[in-house]
Amino acid sequence: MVHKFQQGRLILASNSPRRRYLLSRAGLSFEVLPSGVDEAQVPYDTPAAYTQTLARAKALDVAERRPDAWVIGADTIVVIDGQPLGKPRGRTAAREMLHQLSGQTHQVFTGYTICCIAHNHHVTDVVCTDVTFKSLSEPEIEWYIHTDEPFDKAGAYAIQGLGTFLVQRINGSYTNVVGLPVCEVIAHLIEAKVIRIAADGEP
Ligand SMILES: Cc1cn([C@H]2C[C@H](O)[C@@H](COP(=O)(O)OP(=O)(O)OP(=O)(O)O)O2)c(=O)[nH]c1=O
Repeated sequence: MVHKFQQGRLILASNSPRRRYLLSRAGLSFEVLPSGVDEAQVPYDTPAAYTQTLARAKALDVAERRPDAWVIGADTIVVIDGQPLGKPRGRTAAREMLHQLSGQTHQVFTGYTICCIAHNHHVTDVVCTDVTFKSLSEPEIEWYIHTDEPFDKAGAYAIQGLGTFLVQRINGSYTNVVGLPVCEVIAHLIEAKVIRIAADGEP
């Protein structure tokens, strides 16, 4: 019999229900402690640098309060033609974003940090996924906006929700688009020995 052991106390430094769902689907037990980081205070430079800076800030903010724990922080943005799209502030912004994304390929960047102050451990990385939207009609865009789903999502859509109909193709990690690249995060937790997978009798 093979078992999965979780050896470290894990905290998800996030308000996002999507990140919570992804981590619990991966079979991890963890606490949720959102960071107090104000995203508006961080200047935008490149998508990779920006998402990693925010992921690091979110994780460290929580790690300083809980130095014994392994903390995961993340940040997701959508980028089209080099322009970043965050969360839409209203219907007009959501409409503009969906028009921009219609019929095009864009990139979703998620920066993530895993750190533990007591173990003097810190890793930050970023994963990028290409997402191609179908060409959207006006009624499709209006219908989607009226579902209210776009409003707390980067790029004004949720691939995991009703917005699944918008997406023709993806190239890369699906969970990265939803908000946390689970394959990479789990691989790192195994490497750092926070998670161990072992058979009966193995030390
Ligand atoms: C593109 C896309 C984004 N999103 C979400 C993931 C993130 O929750 C959100 C991007 O905002 P973020 O600022 O990355 O995260 P957050 O504010 O929701 O949570 P926290 O900072 O506390 O960790 O967009 C989807 O749910 N589905 C998608 O298809």
